[in-house]
Parts: sequence; structure tokens; C-alpha cells
Amino acid sequence: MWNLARFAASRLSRSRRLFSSAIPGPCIVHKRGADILHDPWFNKDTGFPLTERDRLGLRGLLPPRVISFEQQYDRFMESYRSLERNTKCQPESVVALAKWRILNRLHDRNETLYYRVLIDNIKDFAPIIYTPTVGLVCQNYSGLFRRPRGMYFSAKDKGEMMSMIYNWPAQQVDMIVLTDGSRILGLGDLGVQGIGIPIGKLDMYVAAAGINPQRILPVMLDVGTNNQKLLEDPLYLGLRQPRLEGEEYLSIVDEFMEAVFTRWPKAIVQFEDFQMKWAFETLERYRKKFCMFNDDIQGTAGVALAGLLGTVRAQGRSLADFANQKIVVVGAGSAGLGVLSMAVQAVARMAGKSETAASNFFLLDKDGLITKERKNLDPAAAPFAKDPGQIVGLREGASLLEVVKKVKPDVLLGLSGVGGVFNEEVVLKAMHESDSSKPAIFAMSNPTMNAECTAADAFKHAGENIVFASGSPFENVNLGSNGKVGHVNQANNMYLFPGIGLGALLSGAHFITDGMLQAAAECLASYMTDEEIQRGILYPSINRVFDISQQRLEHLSCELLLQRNWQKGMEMWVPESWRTCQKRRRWNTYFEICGTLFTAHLFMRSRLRILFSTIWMEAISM
Ligand SMILES: NC(=O)C1=CN([C@@H]2O[C@H](COP(=O)(O)OP(=O)(O)OC[C@H]3O[C@@H](n4cnc5c(N)ncnc54)[C@H](O)[C@@H]3O)[C@@H](O)[C@H]2O)C=CC1
Ligand SMILES: CC(=O)C(=O)O
Ligand SMILES: [Mg+2]
Repeated sequence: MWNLARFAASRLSRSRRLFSSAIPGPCIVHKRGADILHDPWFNKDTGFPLTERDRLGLRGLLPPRVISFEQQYDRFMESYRSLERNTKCQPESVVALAKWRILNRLHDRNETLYYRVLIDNIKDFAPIIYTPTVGLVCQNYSGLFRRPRGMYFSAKDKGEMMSMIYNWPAQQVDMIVLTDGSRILGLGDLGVQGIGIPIGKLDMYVAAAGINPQRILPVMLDVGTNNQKLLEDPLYLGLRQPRLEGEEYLSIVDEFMEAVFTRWPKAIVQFEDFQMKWAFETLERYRKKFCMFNDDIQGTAGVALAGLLGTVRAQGRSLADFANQKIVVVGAGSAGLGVLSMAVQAVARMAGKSETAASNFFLLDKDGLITKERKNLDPAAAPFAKDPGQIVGLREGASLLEVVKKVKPDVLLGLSGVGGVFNEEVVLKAMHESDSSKPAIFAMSNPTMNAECTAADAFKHAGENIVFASGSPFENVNLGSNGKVGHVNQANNMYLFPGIGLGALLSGAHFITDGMLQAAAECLASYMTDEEIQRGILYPSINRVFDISQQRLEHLSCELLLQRNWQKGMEMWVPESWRTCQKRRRWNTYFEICGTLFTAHLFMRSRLRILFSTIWMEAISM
């Protein structure tokens, strides 16, 4: 029996042949009988044909009738739909958790079927495996826990991580999502329960970028928790001690990173949902040493920038006008500061002026407007702190309402984690009195209850002529008049990180640079047609997320070449013709040369269905 995932991965990894001789080939599975049925990777449930049942010692362990993959798929979807029908009157959170449970059970039992249903129904299932339901799952993790998934490294494992990493059964790992659980969505410190986030993010990698699911690894770094409720909970599954701080904390992360890159030197590590101080510190500490990025700082920034550029287009202005947009950012944490840094870089590039690039941006935190007069001003926020002399009528700590009244922003962007902070008065003032012909509200905090305002409230208070985006999904809003619809965009880093990971993986990047992220953001922005933008649609439908990841891949790889950020030796490896194709934008030839076009298309386009249903199943039975 062949390991199918590796078979598929060997196709996806063709580009790596340029750089590496360690190409994963198909491997033989030695398991037999009940062990196969209990291994979600090889289990086909009732799908094993009789010949395989004989060969693999499965005779008598399954009901006699052989059910095809398609029938299994239909059966699962029918049970899912019937759950939806039967829980119509139940509270939303109960239904969401029931849906998560049914998907999770499939994940535990038969991964091939799980990823197939996930990919085919990504629009319906993303809100369950990802935000908002994943937040609820993390909050209730101790009660929901049935089987471990991913790896757990704790402060108690200090000195042991190098050997522990070899406990992971897969030979190769490409993508790792790592959290310490200290800031899970807008829900705060959830300690070890935060593992749900890496799991959900990696499912998005598989569904959106075609990353081989056998080469992903969700990781929880448990350094304790400062959440008193969890510390007192007898069923809490993490370390019951306060979080490590300072050098003690960093030494744990250092040890983990060394262990990971010793075993898998070509892996990519995505840092996720670290509290702000560690988010910035670890990014600076590792970004030039390992292939890693921080999704909350960098991925969010890319998605927000793409949306902001779309907003400029929606106003009927040229992109260069981005430099003149007045943007109020509410939330000076890792996400808000990441967005502002990338926006400033974009303005500096477009307008060619770096000193005044931040002049139209206003930053607020829980203590109001941030100015240079702020006591204990965070160095990360300092570049965006206003000079009191330049903002007549506004003082240090001015409230959000005061700021929007005075600034009359084009865009009000929330990354505060505080639900409802864009209240009726703020939205009215910000939007009705805005100088913009089409003002925008980005309520980007997650999960849904932490959104700065709901879609319905935004359109109700600000009127029809706005652009609206939120981090978690909302239904489009019926505006009543002539069937007009207020479009809800999902401004979530899920549009970016799968493409960043895939692009970095296939191009063999050693580091992930700001330029690569900027290129990815601009690519996402350019994806929308003028007609869509006019209708207030800033991001493609989640159903198209495969196409987006692929395009991101092209831009990212191109940027990688331009940046020359890779090792000298590797640069020599790049055939001259590749550079020529890249210059002339002959993408097809370009990708054939680097060996990814075929595989990327195979994974991402129309043949995906065949790949999953036929190739995997065939290879698994070879
Ligand atoms: N849509 C997306 O793709 C993403 C959304 N987020 C969301 O952004 C939120 C914040 O994330 P981080 O920046 O990492 O958190 P953080 O904890 O680092 O920062 C939160 C910031 O909000 C400020 N704040 C708190 N209450 C406030 C109030 N009433 N008014 C104004 N500011 C207030 C805090 O002072 C702090 O500066 C979370 O809810 C998270 O889910 C984060 C990353 C991506
Ligand atoms: C989407 C995401 O990364 C967050 O809310 O933290
Ligand atoms: Mg996050």
C-alpha cells in the first residue's frame, strides 16, 4: 500500500528538486489489520475493496458491503445536513460546536475524506474549523478533548526538545504553526487550549494551498498561563503555573526553534497568536535566522493593505491616492501596528516620501489617541505617535469619538479585540461626516463577538454607501431598497498565509521578507475587477481561495528573485532562462522551469477533485 500523501507531495515538491536531493518518494506502509483502520491516514472505512481486505488482513473487520469514496462523501454530507436541520432551534454556540464535533470525528477517523469534504465545502466549513467556532472550541478545549493532535512542548521539557522532536512520526514536515496560547483571537490567554488555532490554520493551509496534510505540524508551546480561571480549573490540561517571562521564556522558544530546524531544515514556522511583546521580539529574533513569519503582524498587515487599496479604488481614485487616505486604527497591538507599518511602507513607496508617510494615520489604544506625550510609549508604537503640535484640536488620549469627529476619516479600522467599540455614535460621526466619497469600516477583531461592530449595525448607522469588512464572517446585509445588498468582506489573514507558506515552500525561500509580504498584498488587491470593487467587494469569495494562493505564489517567487535574499550559491542555481521568463512575465514557462506550474495547477485547479478522489485512492491501494 502506498502512502498517497507522499505521492501527491512528491509532485508538489518538484521545484525543490532544483535545490534538494531529498525528494520524498512513495513509501510502503507496514501496518496491517486493525492498525490500518485506526490510522486516519490509511483508513478507508468501508471503502476497502475485497482484494485489499485480503491483502491487508482486514477480512472480517469490516461489514461486507464495499462503499465507494463518493458514497462515503455523500453519506457524510447527508449526516451533516441532517444535523443542520435538526438543530435549527438550538442556540448558535451549541449548533456550532455540534458541527465542529462531527467534522473533528471525521478528521480523527479518515483524513482523506475529511480534507475532501473540507475543500469542496470550504465556504460552509471555514467558519467551523476556523474563526469564529475555533474560538469557542479553544475556550472549551478541556471538555472537548478526545485525542491529541500536533505536538505539545512545555516549560518542563527544557533540555529535552531536541530528542522530543523525533517523536513526531512523519519523516518530513513543511509547515508548522506555533502558538504559546497567550492571545487567542480576541479571547486573551487560553494557555494550552490555544492549540485549536494552529490546527485550524493548518487545515486552511491544506484546503487553500494544497499543502500536504501529512507534512503539517500544529505546535503548542506551553509556558504556563496567567488565566486565573484556567489555573483553578481541575480539568485544565496545560501546565498549572504562571507564564514564564524574560530570558526563561526566550530560552524555551530558542530551544524549540533549534530542535525544529535541526530535524527539518526546510520547514516554515508561522508564529500565531502570541501576546504583543513576544510577537515582535520573536519576529526580530528569528526572521533572519530561520524561515518564519508572524501571521498576526505580517499576514494581517497584507490582508488589510489589500483591502485598503481596494477602498481607494472603490472611491474611484487611483492607487497613488492611498497616500492621502486618512486612516484611524483602533488597537495598537501586534495586528494594528503590523498594519500601520505595512501601510506606511506602501505610502513611502507610492509617494516617495518616507518622513511624512505616517502623517494621515491615527493610532489609538485602550487609553485613547497615542501621541508623543504618552508616558511609557511603546517603542513599536512610537513611529505612529502624533506630534501634539500637528494635530490641532486633539490631545494625548483623545477618545475615539473625539478623533473621528475631528479627523473625518476615510477608513476606520479596528484591531482592538473589543466587541462593539464602534458604537452607533462613532459610526455615525465617522461615516456620515467622513470626507470620503465611500468611507470604509474594517471591524477586524475576532471572533464574531469581538468585532468592533456588526455588519448590520455598520450599514444601519452609516448608510448604504460604505465599504465594510470584518475579521469573522457575517452574512451580507439586505438593504431593503430594490433588492440592494450591503456586501460583507472577510478581512482575515486566511487570504494571505496559505499563499505565503506555499510560495516560500515551493520557491525554497530561506527567509520571508517584508518585500515578499508586500508583493502578496498587492497581488491580492489586484485580484479584484473594477466592477466587483464598485459593488464594495474587496476580497474574492473564499471559494476562490485556491486561485488566490496560486497567484500569491507567483508574485512571491518573483519578489524573492528580485530581493536576492537567498544564499549566493542558490542564486547560481537559477537558470538564466528563468530570470528571462520572469522579466518578461511569461509565467507559464517561468513555472515550468522552476517545476511548480504543473503541480500547483494540479493541486489548485479543476483537477483537484480528481487528485483527491482518484489519485489518492488509487495510490493508496497500489
Ligand atoms: N482579521 C484578522 O485577520 C486578524 C484579526 N486580529 C484580531 O485583532 C485583535 C487584536 O489582536 P492583537 O493586536 O494581536 O492584540 P493585542 O492584545 O496585541 O492588542 C490589542 C490592542 O487593542 C487596544 N485596545 C484594547 N481596548 C481598546 C479600546 N477600548 N479602544 C481602543 N483600543 C483598545 C489595546 O490597548 C492594544 O493596543 C484580536 O481580536 C484578533 O483576533 C488579529 C490578527 C488578524
Ligand atoms: C485571524 C487571526 O489570526 C486572529 O484573529 O488572531
Ligand atoms: Mg492570529
